[in-house]
Amino acid sequence: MLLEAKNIGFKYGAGDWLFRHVDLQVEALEVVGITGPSGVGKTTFSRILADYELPNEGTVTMDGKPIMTSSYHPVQLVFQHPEKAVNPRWKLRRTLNEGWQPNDDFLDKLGIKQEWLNRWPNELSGGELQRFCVARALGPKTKFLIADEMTTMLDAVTQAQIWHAVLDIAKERNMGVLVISHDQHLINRVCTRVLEF
Ligand SMILES: Nc1ncnc2c1ncn2[C@@H]1O[C@H](COP(=O)(O)OP(=O)(O)OP(=O)(O)O)[C@@H](O)[C@H]1O
Repeated sequence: MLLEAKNIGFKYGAGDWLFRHVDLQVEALEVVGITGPSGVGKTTFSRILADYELPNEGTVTMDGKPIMTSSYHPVQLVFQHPEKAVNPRWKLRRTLNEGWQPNDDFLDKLGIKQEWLNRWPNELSGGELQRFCVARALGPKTKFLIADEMTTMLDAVTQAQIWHAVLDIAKERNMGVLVISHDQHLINRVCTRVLEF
């Protein structure tokens, strides 16, 4: 499985180019970092890969073909702020089961307690809520996960737990992972190579 972005260029509205001529190839089982100064467009680029935005130039393909966007998207994103990524009016069970139905072993692996499923998002800590966003993004049809500052707001122990589980699951499932982060230590630890934006 190969995710390929070729010659990507993007601008918001009629503004200047945010970036142009960006190329990236990620294969199954690769863990690739994306780094660069604040505001250069790393998050925007990840949104293009996951089809939240259309590029003004260039193409995104999987195994050489355009990605079908009508069903579950094989490129899934997890953001820094889980509270912005869930519906505050849905209990966590509903949010979790939006895309797929993980079993108890899977939830255990990510440190999700059964009792949390019956709570509202505002009744969980940021780290607890982020585990749900990660679980939701790791459905069986996910081929590539983009972690955009996924654990930035978490303490070191929780960061390590979540990354350990995600990398384990990615390996089991033959997934590729993109890691957007300003944390050079994390990038060095988990990534095999880096795209400097
Ligand atoms: N919807 C939008 N409309 C207009 N400009 C936007 C929009 N979203 C983001 N931008 C601008 O695009 C630029 C790139 O933002 P983006 O979040 O992609 O950068 P980034 O490299 O991920 O930054 P950071 O490292 O700080 O997260 C920023 O200057 C931002 O203000």
